[in-house]
Amino acid sequence: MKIALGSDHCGYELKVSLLPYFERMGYEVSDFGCHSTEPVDFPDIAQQVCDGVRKGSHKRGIMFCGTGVGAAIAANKIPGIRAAVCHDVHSAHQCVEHDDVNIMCIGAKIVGPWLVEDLIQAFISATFSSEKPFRRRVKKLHEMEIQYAMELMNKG
Ligand SMILES: O=P(O)(O)OC[C@H]1O[C@@H](O)[C@H](O)[C@@H]1O
Repeated sequence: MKIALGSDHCGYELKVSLLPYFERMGYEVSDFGCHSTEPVDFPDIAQQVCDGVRKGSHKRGIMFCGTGVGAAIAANKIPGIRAAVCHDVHSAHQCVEHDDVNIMCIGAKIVGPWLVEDLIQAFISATFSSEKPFRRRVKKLHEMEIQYAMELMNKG
């Protein structure tokens, strides 16, 4: 599974500190930036990470910002993306199993170096459930994207 990584300046150091972990675990990652602690805007990075996932070159993405919140808000603006802030292991796997989350967002100022590896492991190992209610709900999320986009178009 190929993983798209991204961070803003607040998440940069945690992201980089995890590169040996990804290598040790045999996970193939692409880092879509940022590449230093110089301030950047998380929406710009979110677009790059999410494009990798949306276009299918990467199965899932992981984003790091200060709280994870900004990254999640930005990612959830992008059709086909379901992003969640995960700071506990249960949410990190259940968000995939139930909600087919494809971008996990982590607050680098919130979690420590041990927990973050467990979060990533839980997120990457999880698979979307084949049970009908979960599929139906995710389909409804997709329909919502279309419905609101159509409304905007019709206004224009
Ligand atoms: O470095 P500053 O701009 O203070 O804070 C940026 C962080 O604040 C939140 O929007 C995000 O979590 C982002 O990482």
